[in-house]
Amino acid sequence: MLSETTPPEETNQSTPLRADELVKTFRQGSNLVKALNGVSLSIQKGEFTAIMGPSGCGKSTLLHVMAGLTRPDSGAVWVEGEKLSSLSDAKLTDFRRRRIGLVFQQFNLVTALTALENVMLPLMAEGGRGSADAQDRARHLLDRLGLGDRLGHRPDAMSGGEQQRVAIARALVTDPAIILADEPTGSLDSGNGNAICSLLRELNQEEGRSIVMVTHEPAVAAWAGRVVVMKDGAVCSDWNADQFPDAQSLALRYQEIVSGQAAMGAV
Ligand SMILES: Nc1ncnc2c1ncn2[C@@H]1O[C@H](COP(=O)(O)OP(=O)(O)OP(=O)(O)O)[C@@H](O)[C@H]1O
Repeated sequence: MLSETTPPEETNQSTPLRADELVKTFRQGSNLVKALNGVSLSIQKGEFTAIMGPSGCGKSTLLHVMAGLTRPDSGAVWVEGEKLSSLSDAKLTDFRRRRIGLVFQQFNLVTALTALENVMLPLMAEGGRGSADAQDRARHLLDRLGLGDRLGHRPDAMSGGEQQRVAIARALVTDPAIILADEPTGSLDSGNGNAICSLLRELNQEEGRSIVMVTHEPAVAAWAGRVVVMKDGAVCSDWNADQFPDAQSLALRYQEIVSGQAAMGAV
C-alpha cells in the first residue's frame, strides 16, 4: 500500500509519468461500469508507448486520468514526481498546461484563431513570456512540422492532417514532460494518419520526446516502441514492439490476446 504523500521510489522528476492502481467507475443509469480496474503503468523518459485495446476497454479513460482531466476513484498519477491528486483544480489546470501536451482525435483547435495563434495559446496564459517570444517559438515549431506556409491559416482552411500537425505543435510549445495523444489518427485517412504516426516517431527518436498514444488500430500501434494492451479495464500485455517483425505479426498477436485465445499477460 502506497503512502498518501510519498511517491513510489522510482517516481521522481526524471520519470515523466507513473500511474498506480487506478480505479474509475462510471454510473450508467442503474449500472456501474468499471472503466479502470486497478491499472498501473510507468512511462520512462524518451519512451513512445501505444495503448491498445478493444472499444470500451478503458483506453481513453486511462489517458484522461493520466492527463488529470478526470479524477480517479482511487490510485494516483505522478507527472515528473508531482502527484496530480494533491493539486487543487486551478493548480492542476496550470500544471497540465505547462507539463502535459495533449493531442485529441478531433484536433480541438480554436476555429477563430490562425495556426500561429492556436500554437501560441498555451504560452499566452504564462505571465513570464512576452508575445514576441511566444510567437518566435510557435513559428519555429510550425516550421519544424512543415507548416511554415500555413501560419495565417484558420483551421477550416487546412486539411485534417495539417490541423493535427498544428495541434501537435500546440502540444509541444511549452516543452512538456510528456505528450498524451488520444486516437490522433482517428479522424484522418490512412495517408495522413501514417504521416502523423511518422511525425510522432520522429519527435520521439530525434528529440527524445516521451509519448503515450491511445489507438485501437494495431497498424498505428506498430509505430511505437512499446505496446500496452488493455482489456476490461486492466492491462493484459506489455510488449516491446521490436519483438514483432512487422505490423501484421503485432496485429495477429493482438487479436489472439483480445479474443482470449492466448493466456493473459503472455508475450
Ligand atoms: N463519462 C462517462 N460516463 C459513463 N460511462 C463512461 C464515461 N466514460 C466512459 N464510460 C464507460 O467506460 C468504459 C470505458 O470507456 P473508454 O472510453 O475509456 O473506452 P475506450 O477503450 O477508450 O473505448 P473506445 O475505443 O470506443 O473509445 C465504457 O464502458 C464506457 O461506456
